[in-house]
Amino acid sequence: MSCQSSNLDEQEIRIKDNMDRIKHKIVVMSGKGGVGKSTMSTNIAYGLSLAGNKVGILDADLHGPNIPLMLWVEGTKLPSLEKPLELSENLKVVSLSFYLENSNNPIVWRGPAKIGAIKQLLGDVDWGDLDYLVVDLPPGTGDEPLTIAQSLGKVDGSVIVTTPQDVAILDSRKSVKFSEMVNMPVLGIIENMSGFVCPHCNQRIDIFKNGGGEKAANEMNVNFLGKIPMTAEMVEAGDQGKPYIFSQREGVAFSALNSVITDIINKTKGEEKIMNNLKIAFPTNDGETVESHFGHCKQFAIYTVKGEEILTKEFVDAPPHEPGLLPKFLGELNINTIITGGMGQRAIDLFTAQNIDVILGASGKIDNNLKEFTGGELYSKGSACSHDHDEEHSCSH
Ligand SMILES: Nc1ncnc2c1ncn2[C@@H]1O[C@H](COP(=O)(O)OP(=O)(O)OP(=O)(O)O)[C@@H](O)[C@H]1O
Repeated sequence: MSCQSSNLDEQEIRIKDNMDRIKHKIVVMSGKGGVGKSTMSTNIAYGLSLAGNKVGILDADLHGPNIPLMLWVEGTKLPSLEKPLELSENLKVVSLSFYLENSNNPIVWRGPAKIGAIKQLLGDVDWGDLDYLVVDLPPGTGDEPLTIAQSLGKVDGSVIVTTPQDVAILDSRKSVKFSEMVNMPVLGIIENMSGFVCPHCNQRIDIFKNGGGEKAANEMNVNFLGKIPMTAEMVEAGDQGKPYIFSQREGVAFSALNSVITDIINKTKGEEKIMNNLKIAFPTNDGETVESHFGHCKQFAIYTVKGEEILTKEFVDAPPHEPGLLPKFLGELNINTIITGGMGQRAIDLFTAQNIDVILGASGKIDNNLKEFTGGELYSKGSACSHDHDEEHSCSH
């Protein structure tokens, strides 16, 4: 398989044509390796296919393509890129390992070659019409997963797999930011390896602590898909190439996985619109009106909204004025949008670097601006101020 396409434009067109035949695309990602991302990918894909959907699973984890092992097709070699491997009437799989001479050898390609190979898979493999494509991304939030996610076109959403330790919050935050960067809604966070129930004494042991993934979901204002406990059967199922969801019929992990799959179906098929919570900040001095000089405002009124519903409202004191500090300060509070009068281009750039949208031209009562915003009627009316002033000066002219 050649890793370079002779004609990139043609390849982009082929990728688009292939991707257009797939109704829903889901990427499964994790901030770091070994948390059960591939296990979740195979179980989600299997579960979706058992629910009657036509499903493809793309193993894009170039560092350790282990989906074939988990589906009992390790060692399979495909002669050409055209067709995926059919596991059942409803489930097809493609892994880079199908095209490697020896999949036991670690892949030592450099980044661009690996990405070239994945693009070639996306452009050349004919999946046919699918209800779902589940993509197992490489771990992390670096260039490789980013380029792959961007090559997929419109993705329905990401499923972020993490473990229960506190450090999961940091990893999940990166994964949520990653999703925002590629304009992908977050379908939710799965807390995997969440406790172990001893089969002999029924005592629950929280080997990796408990609740980190759920806490992360709450902090990031994204959906929590559920906790999947550690089970010996999950390891066994993975090693035997029979996904857990296929080989088990009961148990806490089985119910939790089923609930994850139902949630994904509801969110992607539109029964439940994916509406992530949004955190919106208004600079204010009196608590009621939008302050146009946000760099020197006393407070920020911060609202968490879901659609048009206001979930929380709080006031946070602004930190002492220091150039460049406010975008970072609001970034750490996970603000999605700042609504204000006006601001300089440098400040806009600093907010954008924090993944915070800037809406300019607002004035008057905060409540009215918020209503307009959640009703989809508030757009940036201003542009960056071009005259000289400090970067966090804000004005409404
Ligand atoms: N809930 C669970 N209970 C028990 N074992 C699990 C569970 N989830 C995953 N495992 C096991 O953990 C190991 C790592 O899982 P997996 O390969 O899915 O992780 P990964 O995040 O995809 O790793 P990598 O980054 O290396 O691709 C596997 O042996 C798998 O069977």
